[in-house]
Amino acid sequence: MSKNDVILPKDFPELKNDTFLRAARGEEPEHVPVWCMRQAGRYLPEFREIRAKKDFFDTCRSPEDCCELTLQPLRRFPFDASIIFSDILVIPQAMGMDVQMLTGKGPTFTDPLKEPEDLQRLKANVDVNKELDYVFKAITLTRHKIEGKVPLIGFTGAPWTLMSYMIEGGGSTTHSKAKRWLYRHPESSHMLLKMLTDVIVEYLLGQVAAGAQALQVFESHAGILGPVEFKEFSLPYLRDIARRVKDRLKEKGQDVPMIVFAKDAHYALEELSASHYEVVGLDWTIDPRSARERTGGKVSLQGNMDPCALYAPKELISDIVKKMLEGFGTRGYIANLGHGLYPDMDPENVAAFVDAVHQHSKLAVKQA
Ligand SMILES: Cc1c2[nH]c(c1CCC(=O)O)Cc1[nH]c(c(CCC(=O)O)c1C)Cc1[nH]c(c(CCC(=O)O)c1C)Cc1[nH]c(c(C)c1CCC(=O)O)C2
Repeated sequence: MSKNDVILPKDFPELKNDTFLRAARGEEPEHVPVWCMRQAGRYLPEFREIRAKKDFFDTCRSPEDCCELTLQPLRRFPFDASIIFSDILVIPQAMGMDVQMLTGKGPTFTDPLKEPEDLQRLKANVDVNKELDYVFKAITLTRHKIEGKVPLIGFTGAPWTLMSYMIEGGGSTTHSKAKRWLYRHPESSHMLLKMLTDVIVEYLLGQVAAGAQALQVFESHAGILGPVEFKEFSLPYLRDIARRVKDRLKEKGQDVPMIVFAKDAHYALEELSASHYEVVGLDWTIDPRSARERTGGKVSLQGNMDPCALYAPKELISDIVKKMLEGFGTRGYIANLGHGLYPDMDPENVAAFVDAVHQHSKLAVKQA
């Protein structure tokens, strides 16, 4: 395939490993599927090599680079799913905000939202096919180049997480600027959350049309909200996104599993399991057995090994994985970390994690 060929979202290679999709739908495949959040990342020397040549968001805007970075971890590890290389902050960019990725500092907005009047600066009707076309192209190209090895997951940031970045202007420990809006400007907060929800719905539908076989919604900043604020400012939008995406896909006779990952939102597990998502992603602060009890078999679960357990010796990783599998069981379960991989992690220990999931779960499924 030459670089100038038009790559269309059709005639994709046949999927050879559907363990992830079956587990997402509540089945028990022959082994528990496993992937890692941030599996394309700086812990891989081949990732650092590509990233060293280009600015972060320029990399995100290059379908060829996104495809290569998405495929890199699959060449090393027998993951059962892949996630498209991109970032959640492409949405604020599409709405007209300038965001840079600064080395050592992380995402940085040039001109964050300060007061409700600033909402007027945002583009209200974002044409995702124009503004985020580069993500759709990356998905289509990657789905072809993955050759049906594993499914490709598309993703988005959830409204509250994106809103907090747009107001804080970058990372924050207290998120107090963004939370100030919730308490002081609740109406404008809802207006912004609604605007984001509308863009996110179109963005996710565009990703499916481009070839995404599952969708994950990252509410990374759920934990900074308490249960009352979560119920008012996060949950209704998470629900709305799943319902609208599913309804629109249904009209076309399509259906893709959706995963919600609301980090540190253990207080809302019951509500999350009744929010129209097939899969609820968990961070490591939740005990697997109690997560199963509280979600009452309504959803599949994904997670949740402490990423820092990858600093342990390989034998200990294997023991930790075995206990995690015993807690979750092997039906309707997708193994993952409780959050992303860190740049200083050893790829060999990632391999040990993946192997441990496959080996222990194969035995458990056979013995059942
Ligand atoms: C909050 C958030 C962001 N981005 C994302 C989230 C939600 C998940 C989470 O809670 O971590 C989502 C994301 N970002 C990235 C992916 C790609 C797919 C994958 O997981 O492999 C995904 C799914 C690439 C990336 N996005 C980023 C990197 C690392 C920076 C680099 O490559 O230079 C990668 C691989 C940068 C990024 N982008 C963001 C942050 C906080 C950072 C880290 C900044 C830093 O540590 O310096 C915003």
